[in-house]
Amino acid sequence: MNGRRTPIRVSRSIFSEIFARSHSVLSQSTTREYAYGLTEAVLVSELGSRNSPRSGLARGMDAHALARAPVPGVYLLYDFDTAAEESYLLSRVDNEPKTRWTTVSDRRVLQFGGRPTATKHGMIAEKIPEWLLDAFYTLVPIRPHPRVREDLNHVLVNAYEPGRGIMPHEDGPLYDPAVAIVSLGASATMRFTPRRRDDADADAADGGGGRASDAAAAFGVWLPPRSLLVFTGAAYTEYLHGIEDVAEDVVDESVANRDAAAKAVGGGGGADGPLVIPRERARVSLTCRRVLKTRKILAF
Ligand SMILES: O=C(O)CCC(=O)C(=O)O
Ligand SMILES: [Fe+2]
Repeated sequence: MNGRRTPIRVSRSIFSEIFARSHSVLSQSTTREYAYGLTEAVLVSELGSRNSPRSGLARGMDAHALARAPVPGVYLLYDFDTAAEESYLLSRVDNEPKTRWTTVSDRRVLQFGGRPTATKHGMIAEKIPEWLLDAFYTLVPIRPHPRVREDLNHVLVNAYEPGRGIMPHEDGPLYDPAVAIVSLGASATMRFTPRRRDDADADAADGGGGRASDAAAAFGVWLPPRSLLVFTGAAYTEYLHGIEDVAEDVVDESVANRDAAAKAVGGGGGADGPLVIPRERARVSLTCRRVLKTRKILAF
């Protein structure tokens, strides 16, 4: 479009794929598909622009590490998606058949890739739809962790109305200990709280005291729309993560990217004052992971 594109090296050419698909989609006649085609055409023009944050991803994740988090391995990429991609993904999610959604404690959930299971045969792997693979493959060049790459095989979509969140939890051993979460719609603050050793697999050898993880501090990460959060290492294994059931987030000093949040929303409350950020619309997140144990079933 404008000769300013900076090529991004990916193991599969998302450009040619998106191009091919948008052309074929554009040639179809239904209005909805046509709208998608247009959005995809916009994506094609935006994906490679020099200002795209993705052009910086190849430099590695270090630049995106949240230095103020008390543990390493927490990364946040602002404007990972463009506004066009965001609305494209939201409309795709929105158009998934009602019957595919489930409701879990007031949030709506959609799974792609299969249903992770602890049974010995593992998850029956299901095809991830093409429209989502595009979002997926944009993660490939990042390689924030050796395991967040082509072999991502699961996406959990969570849709939260304003005021809704997710209880503190750990993602657990069914997945590789690295997760990439794309946020769409409203912002929210994710809170990381140290897992108490005696919460899970309590080990008498611990003696009930001197637990390393208890020494670690809780922290938060403010997740603006279109951002990508990656966490791995101790943040995955030693912390619970959750989002409070609140209609507005109080972003205080415990939030590792408070300064960026203040900048993004116009500074409210001064440098050190409380920053209150309302969740003005629904938030949809795409949680991308790799389920460790999978099997295929033959389809005829
Ligand atoms: O919505 C989010 O950002 C978090 C989702 C999450 O932690 C999960 O589904 O395990
Ligand atoms: Fe989670």
